[in-house]
Amino acid sequence: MASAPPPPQEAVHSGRRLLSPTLFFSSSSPLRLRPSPPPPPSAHRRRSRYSRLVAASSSSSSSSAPPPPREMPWPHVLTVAGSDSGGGAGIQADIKACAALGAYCSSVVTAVTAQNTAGVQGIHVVPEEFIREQLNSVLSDMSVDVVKTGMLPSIGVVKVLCESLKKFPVKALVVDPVMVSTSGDALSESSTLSVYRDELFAMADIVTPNVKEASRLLGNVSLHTVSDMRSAAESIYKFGPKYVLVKGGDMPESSDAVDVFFDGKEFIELHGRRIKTRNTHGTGCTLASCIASELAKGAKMLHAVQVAKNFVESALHHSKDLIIGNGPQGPFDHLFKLKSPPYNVGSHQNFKPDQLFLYAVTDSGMNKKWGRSIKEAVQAAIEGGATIVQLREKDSETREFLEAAKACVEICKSSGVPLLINDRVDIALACNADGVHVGQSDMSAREVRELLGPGKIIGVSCKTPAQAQQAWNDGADYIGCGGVFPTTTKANNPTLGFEGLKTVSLASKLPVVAIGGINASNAGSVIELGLPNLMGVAYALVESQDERVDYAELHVAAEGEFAEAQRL
Ligand SMILES: Cc1ncc(COP(=O)(O)OP(=O)(O)O)c(N)n1
Ligand SMILES: Cc1ncsc1CCOP(=O)(O)O
Ligand SMILES: [Mg+2]
Repeated sequence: MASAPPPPQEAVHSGRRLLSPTLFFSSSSPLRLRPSPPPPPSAHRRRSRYSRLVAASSSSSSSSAPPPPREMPWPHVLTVAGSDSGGGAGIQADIKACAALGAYCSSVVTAVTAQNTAGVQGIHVVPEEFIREQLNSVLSDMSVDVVKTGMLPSIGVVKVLCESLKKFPVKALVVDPVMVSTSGDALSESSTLSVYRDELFAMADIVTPNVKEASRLLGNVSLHTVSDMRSAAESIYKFGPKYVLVKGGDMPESSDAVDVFFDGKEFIELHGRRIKTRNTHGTGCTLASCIASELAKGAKMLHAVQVAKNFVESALHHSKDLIIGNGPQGPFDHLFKLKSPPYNVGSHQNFKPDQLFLYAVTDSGMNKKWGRSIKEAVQAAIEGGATIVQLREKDSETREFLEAAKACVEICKSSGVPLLINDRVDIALACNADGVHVGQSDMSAREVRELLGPGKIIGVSCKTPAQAQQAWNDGADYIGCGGVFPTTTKANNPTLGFEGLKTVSLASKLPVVAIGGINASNAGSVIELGLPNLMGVAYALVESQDERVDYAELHVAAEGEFAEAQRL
């Protein structure tokens, strides 16, 4: 007997229908999985989205029921382009560019290319009907602000796109007429030229050809000078877009990168730095996606173009020495900003609780008294054995404080000692310090984390178990607890004593450093308490002129007791 046919390839998971992945791929005839939902007209979609917002706010004022969650509109770009397996151009570049500029990016894939830094090895065009299906799926459901086009491989694909755009109008259309890759490989049939010119350009807000593409669009005219670029922009404008940007990045004669922007009346030359790098693969896609992102955010066209140009220039600059692939044209890093403070996750040493062991806190009063600079005080503390430093400068002017902080960052970095800034998140950001220490009347650790990012150290002063719990909830790395003894360095600071320190340390989920009136003669007694989570002592009151001696003495006292406490 023949075995029963296999069940349909569907799975049910959490109440949602999951389609077997095998159903998704078909090289020639895409399966229609289910009919697309009838698309509501775009204007209606937009009205309903905003009317819900209005309804939400008016209902909240007239009833005592909690208001429904408010929608947060996100600038949305849909890219209609080809996939680049090498990740430098096409859809992949578009998504990264939009993300870098803060726009959401959905994608309709027109072709899958086998591509790397040497060139394009193969192209697999997605069937037109399936491109239509993707367009329907996105445009019928999501409020797309701007459509950006890249590789449109055939007349049929351009026509499908034009039909979809008529059915689902969007705020703006950015057309990057990608025809030939920089490696010289054709990405679009030459027959598409006419439909680009006659249909798509008329719907476009901006068309962004490079010099080679402009030449092709105009019947292979030769373009060598900026004046030729102006003429080309004027001719392309006649096909119907509202603006034209002819990009001169690949003009051999120009020493700087000049682009010509034309709005139908005026030519504007946009000059940029030409960055010497092999990593220029995907600059065209990126520029167009950045323009689209800015338009989606509501920018005017010239401003959007300027922002896009600046972004590409910065990205090329930051990526000029990257090595990805062995071919002549490499990709660049769209997300280079993630490597700068405050997002440089992992580029600094990660916080280790035992770094709290001997915690030096600067005191401007003391520095003035002994006629030394903050930098000298920090240097001396490190030489005396300090394992972490906090700049606590309550009466410095901002500029003066920042200069001192920058100098201290260098000293601390070369000694492998983390440098924290007391209270001033702005100073910490500006000097790229390792973190910040805040108190109960300062910005909360949660807010500081938002500003500094995940890679920085955040400490919070806590006098109660509830505050210690809150610091943990807020994502702090350690707590400071005190004053353990009476202090002269901080006015109106209640003394907690050993009992208070013990209560907080026992309750804390974070490592603790004790502070307040600690010196070489009493540090041992604090460590001796052997409290769980107590990792060290903080010390600012410098009675002698030489912090090296002070810290060294403290170090010996604390270390001896620490070893003793651990032994017990
Ligand atoms: C390690 C450490 N613990 C506590 C404090 C005190 O911080 P805060 O309560 O914000 O008071 P000020 O230092 O800002 O006067 C600290 N600085 N360091
Ligand atoms: C910031 C801070 N919080 C409690 S005491 C203090 C200052 C440092 O204390 P001391 O000078 O007593 O070591
Ligand atoms: Mg403070």
